[in-house]
Amino acid sequence: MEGDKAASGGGGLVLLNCFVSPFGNRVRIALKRKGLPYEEQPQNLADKSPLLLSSNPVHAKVPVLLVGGKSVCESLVILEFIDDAFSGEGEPLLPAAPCARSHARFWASYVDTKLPECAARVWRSPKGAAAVVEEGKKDLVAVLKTLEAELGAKPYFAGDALGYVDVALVPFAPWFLTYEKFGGFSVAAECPALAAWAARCARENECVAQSLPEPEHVFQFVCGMRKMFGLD
Ligand SMILES: N[C@@H](CCC(=O)N[C@@H](CS)C(=O)NCC(=O)O)C(=O)O
Repeated sequence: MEGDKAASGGGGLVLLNCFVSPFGNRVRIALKRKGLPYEEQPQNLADKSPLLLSSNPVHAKVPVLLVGGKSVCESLVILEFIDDAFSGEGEPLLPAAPCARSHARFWASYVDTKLPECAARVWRSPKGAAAVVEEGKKDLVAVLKTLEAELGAKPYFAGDALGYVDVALVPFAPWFLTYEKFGGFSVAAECPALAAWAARCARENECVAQSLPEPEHVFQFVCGMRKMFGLD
């Protein structure tokens, strides 16, 4: 890809993002962790910009990483791109061994296929759809417990330091408050080790602490979005 030249020079990186997007915030974490300079262009997803539509014409979603003007789309693809294009800068997110790489990709894919879908039933259901919310909460707690079991006694999914699965999952942590408020449960009570892991990620990694929104801001944003969609 032509963009690799610009990428390996470290210049010309532009992130199209929305501050609450767990997917976009994965990319923030990865860029900050590598110490790469980039410009962030916040996107209004209710009124998509021509730049977003032209740089991600298939999905029209954030995040998009523009690399010397070329676009890289899909957050997990972007994380791998950053690992590949900037392999000289710091530790990679994915481990080198093929089995360990596959294992990490499996769990990141588990997060993507399971978590957002259950969570959306909790926070995005119309007021009054109590049975849908309840079922979503049950499924969401089961997903979080599965992730907690995979974490086990390790400080990070990757072992002793932040890795690919940690970066894939931790941007959902600021959403926990929103899930709790709409679902009527407590993540810390259901999954204490996972809650402690999320706090550890932010406490021990500046790249995480600097990349994630305040949980209350996410909640306010979601309340505004629900109003806009006529869900309340
Ligand atoms: N699989 C995508 C998901 C990206 C995604 O769902 N982005 C949301 C924001 S959190 C979005 O742009 N939504 C706009 C829309 O659905 O129209 C990724 O990992 O990048």
